[in-house]
Amino acid sequence: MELSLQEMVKKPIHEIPARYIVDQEAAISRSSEEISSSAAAEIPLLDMESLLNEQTKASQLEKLHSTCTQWGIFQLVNHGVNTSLVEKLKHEIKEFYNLPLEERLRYKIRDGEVEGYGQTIIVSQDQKVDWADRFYMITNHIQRRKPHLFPDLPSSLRETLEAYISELQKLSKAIFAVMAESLKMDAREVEEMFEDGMQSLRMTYYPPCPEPEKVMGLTPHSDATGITVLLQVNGVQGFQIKKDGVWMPVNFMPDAFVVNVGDILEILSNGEFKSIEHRATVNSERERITMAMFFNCKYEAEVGPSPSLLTTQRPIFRRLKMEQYVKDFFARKLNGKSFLDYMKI
Ligand SMILES: O=C(O)CCC(=O)C(=O)O
Ligand SMILES: [Fe+2]
Repeated sequence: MELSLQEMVKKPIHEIPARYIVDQEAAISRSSEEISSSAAAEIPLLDMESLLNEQTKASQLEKLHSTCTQWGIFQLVNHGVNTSLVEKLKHEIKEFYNLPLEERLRYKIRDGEVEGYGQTIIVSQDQKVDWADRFYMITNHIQRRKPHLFPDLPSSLRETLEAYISELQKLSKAIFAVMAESLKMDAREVEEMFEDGMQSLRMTYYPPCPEPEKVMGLTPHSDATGITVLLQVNGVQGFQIKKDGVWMPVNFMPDAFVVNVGDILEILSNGEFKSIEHRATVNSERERITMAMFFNCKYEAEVGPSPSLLTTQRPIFRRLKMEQYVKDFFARKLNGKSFLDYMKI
């Protein structure tokens, strides 16, 4: 397989290699009639300042709760993260993909590992490969950073990422807290679970494709996370969500973060919150670059329905140590929300 799809598309492509061509079912769901006719999904908009303000809190918590139960995704404004930091980060990520291939390949995924730079990890022979190069790495705890990945990034990218990570840690903590409040969960429970939890990020480069309808940028999946904060780096759209069985494109507002509810939160809320199934499509004109930051619980924590909710409810999900949950997740191929079914009792 190519070391980098970004490099492959620099030469004319006469025929898309078969391993990138999605199967019939996925192709049908790419066709226009299966995609919502409304131009783009208006995903709910939440305002972090109003969520924290005593005057507006009650109504905003209600909105957050209904958003997380009915959508599992929202855009967040007034999130407190400095715009110039976000702009700097976008610039640094674009610069990373302008590096010569051999520089990027220093971070190549090593055999048997899931972290690093490269294409979809193959777990079965007939598996389809997404039209993308991705770079996944664990960022927290700091001791879990692989020495040849984060610590070895070009210094301007690394420093900017470090600043962004620290801002997003504060933000994610605040988001988890208001989510717990809206669920009427014991606040200490989420705090203990997610404080200084396992965090990782994925930068993805989707090259243009001469026949974009035939391929998938990123296979449909829900994130295995607590929450994911998604950033569109070069302003190119392509993100879609599955809402009420129909795929809908999502337009990102400039300056807003897109926040996804992940599987851990669906499990923790005992099914009240819903993780959102999503995918990425590509186009024939321009590359698309994104960065997702994943916020999870601690490795030592257990993933399972919240004890404070189980006083009145029966658990619908099993409990699993986070360490095991992560192992099981990476042992399977991405496939819609199937990992959650695996966690169901
Ligand atoms: O690139 C995107 O638009 C989506 C990325 C994503 O869903 C992921 O990395 O899990
Ligand atoms: Fe995702």
